[in-house]
Amino acid sequence: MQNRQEKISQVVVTAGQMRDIEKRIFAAGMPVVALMEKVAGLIARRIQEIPPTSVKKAYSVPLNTPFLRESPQAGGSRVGILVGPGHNGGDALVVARELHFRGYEIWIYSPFSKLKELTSQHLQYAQSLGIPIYQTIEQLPDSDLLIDGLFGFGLERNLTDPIASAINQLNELSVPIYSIDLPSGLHTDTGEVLGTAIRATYTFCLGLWKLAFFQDQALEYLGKAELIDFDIPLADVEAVLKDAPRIKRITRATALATLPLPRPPVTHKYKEGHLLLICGSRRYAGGAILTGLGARASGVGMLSIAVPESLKSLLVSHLPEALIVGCPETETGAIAQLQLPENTDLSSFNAIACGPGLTRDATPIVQEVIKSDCPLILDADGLNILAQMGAIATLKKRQPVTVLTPHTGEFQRLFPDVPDAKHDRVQAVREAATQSGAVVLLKGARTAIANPQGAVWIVPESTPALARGGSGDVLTGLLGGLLAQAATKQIPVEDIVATAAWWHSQAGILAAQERTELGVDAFTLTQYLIKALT
Ligand SMILES: NC(=O)C1=CN([C@@H]2O[C@H](COP(=O)(O)OP(=O)(O)OC[C@H]3O[C@@H](n4cnc5c(N)ncnc54)[C@H](O)[C@@H]3O)[C@@H](O)[C@H]2O)[C@@H](O)CC1
Ligand SMILES: Nc1ncnc2c1ncn2[C@@H]1O[C@H](COP(=O)(O)OP(=O)(O)O)[C@@H](O)[C@H]1O
Ligand SMILES: [K+]
Repeated sequence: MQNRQEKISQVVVTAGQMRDIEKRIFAAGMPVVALMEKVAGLIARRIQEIPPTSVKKAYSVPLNTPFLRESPQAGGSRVGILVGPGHNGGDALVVARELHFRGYEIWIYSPFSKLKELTSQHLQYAQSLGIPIYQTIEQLPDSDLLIDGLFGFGLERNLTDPIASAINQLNELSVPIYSIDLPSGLHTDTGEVLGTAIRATYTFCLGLWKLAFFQDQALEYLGKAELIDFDIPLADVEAVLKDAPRIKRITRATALATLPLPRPPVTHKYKEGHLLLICGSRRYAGGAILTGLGARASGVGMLSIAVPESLKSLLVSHLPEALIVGCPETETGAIAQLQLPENTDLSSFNAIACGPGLTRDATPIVQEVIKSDCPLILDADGLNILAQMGAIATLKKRQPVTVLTPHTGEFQRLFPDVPDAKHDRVQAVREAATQSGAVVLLKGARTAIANPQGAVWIVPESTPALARGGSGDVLTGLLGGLLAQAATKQIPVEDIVATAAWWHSQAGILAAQERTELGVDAFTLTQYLIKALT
């Protein structure tokens, strides 16, 4: 059985759900005041523990910044506390008090005249302790660190002046900012910037992961993110989320548990899945190799790769274990016709992955595989051709599982009527999946996957090192190989898609750690896939 902490780390909530969960806790008798003490106490402890080097950011912290020192008494660390009108401000004031007693030099910026009662009481007490309080930005003394408690998930409308321009000025200072719950100014669900927002160096997400943490548009405001677990009972989480489609954060534990490991001791290659890749053209030969290498790393039992005849020897030389099917070509060097070996048809495979490097001249091939009764992944030109056919209408006619792996551009071509993926990627991918009946994987800095029932899986960490031509081809191959294995082992499709996406990101992260973010070309990425698991 998973432990509580692991289960909590998989949960992602909206602001509305978080509010309902808190309401239940308070209704059950937990005093608001006690919870604020507990939460802020945990934050204050983390602030003292975080080593300064772990939050240095080239663009926000000059190299010689006198950073928060481990022993403030010795160095006299100066911490500015930014206080908003609600309980986010209350949390910040408790942090101020705790750090004050730990020997930090504290000042408070409290620009709002009307505060919630609890927040107001904490401000009064801080004042009684002799902590200086300022109302205007111009008065603020220098500091080594700012704690952002302006707004949390209670922010409901766009920020306007004077607080908006104050935030802009605070962002300009070369001082690290630690945000409480989320950077003030971000929408808790969409991650949109509501007017303006704090650019945090570090964010302490309180209790449960909020959706904004996994929306691409929020990433540059979040800095490093950490969950502060303040013991929300799982029963309250379950009671609020009930049967609503879940948003799940993929963790290492869930991904590893989904992989087809260990293998049964008695098995054979066809029991470990047979994948057919359909990819490549004279123009795009390399993509076929990368897709093949991604599939190789999945451990798939049998790999067949259909390519134009002229690519056959190239593929054989890179993937000697694969069965390379050379197909007749169009004049332009695309696959003209699938010429599978004797006694083989599309239903012989456990999965088909189709698209990388095909060009649009392979339209009849894509039409043919869509009609097949085999689980199918469409990527790249496979998606562009599907878009031309009308994605939703075409997919509705298809019975077996279809997995689509678009990036944002492909997504918009496939689903022009789904609300803008730039505004809310999670909602967009969910709608695309429910409308089309396909499992949709929307690529990005934080890849999101949705199934037709509206459940969503999110890859919680990745690296911009993957923003390079060819890394998507690697994912398609890896996913294809895993899907073929899942089909023989009754592993749910969406779980295996989520696992593939997580694995791909982890390989990128590991490769970037060892080789810098510049050193992760797509071929190198394939070499890190197995390493990322061991
Ligand atoms: N009470 C507690 O002990 C707990 C507090 N938490 C903290 O409480 C926060 C939520 O507290 P609140 O519900 O008070 O909300 P916030 O503190 O996030 O802010 C809401 C306040 O800001 C005002 N406001 C909203 N939009 C504004 C705008 N555009 N311009 C100016 N004012 C605006 C609202 O009128 C309200 O007074 C969480 O983010 C977290 O930091 C919880 O996480 C943990 C438990
Ligand atoms: N900024 C980023 N951070 C993390 N991952 C990224 C980023 N940009 C792109 N990726 C990942 O890299 C891959 C790129 O795939 P794709 O756009 O299909 O390009 P290509 O097919 O040329 O490789 C996807 O898995 C995507 O999630
Ligand atoms: K905040």
